[in-house]
Amino acid sequence: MNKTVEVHSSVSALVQRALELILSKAETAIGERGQFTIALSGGSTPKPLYEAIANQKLPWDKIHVFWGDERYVPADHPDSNELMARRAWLDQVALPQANIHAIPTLSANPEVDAAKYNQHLQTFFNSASGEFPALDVVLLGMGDDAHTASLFPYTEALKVSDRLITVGNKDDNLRITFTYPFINAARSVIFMAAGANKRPALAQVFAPVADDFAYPSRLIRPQGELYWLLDAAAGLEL
Ligand SMILES: O=C(O)C(O)[C@@H](O)[C@H](O)[C@H](O)COP(=O)(O)O
Repeated sequence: MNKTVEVHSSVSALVQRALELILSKAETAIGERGQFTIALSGGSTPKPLYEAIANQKLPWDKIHVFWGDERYVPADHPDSNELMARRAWLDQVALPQANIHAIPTLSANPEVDAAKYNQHLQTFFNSASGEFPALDVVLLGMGDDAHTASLFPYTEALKVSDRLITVGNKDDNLRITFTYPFINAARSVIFMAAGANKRPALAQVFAPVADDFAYPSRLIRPQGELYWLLDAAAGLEL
């Protein structure tokens, strides 16, 4: 793992840096492999990033978009991570619908939809069950409880390491999420975290010893590169 922690002066500087990194990873991936695969996060921090990506001129047909997690709601629900990314980015550009790999949420059974998305990913990457294919970029946020994607403290989802996708839960609210080994298979994992409310969690996530089950972002130790992009308020005491 190659870990880089950057503290930027403002949220807009953090977003600008995330944009630069993603553009550079996309260029490399398309040059080397003919396509760029990225998993998006929900939360509030990445929205201006998605808007900035929408303003770029990119070979959209070579870009495939996935989600690292999704709330178990229809795609037109205000809480949907897919809806946020579609409005801010995907609906604004000529990215083919077939390149938008949204998490299914309509079978009334999250286990069934998690298994469907798992299968969809295995088919896309031509990978066998038990293998963890590498996305080019997994974009993540971190909650002030140190959760990431929908891997929440002390939940069963943190123990799942035999598949790509599982059901997560925030209290009684079910979600669908990448498992931590699938995130860790990525070529680059980029965390964006802003705000003073993230400081106590960050201190635990960066501590040499702490409980991974209590602070799930500690489980993210990718084989490739790990970037932590923070704003000054989040990064103050690091
Ligand atoms: O669906 C979600 O909510 C997430 O993917 C989640 O893991 C998010 O990234 C963090 O909660 C940070 O959210 P903020 O960017 O709003 O701080």
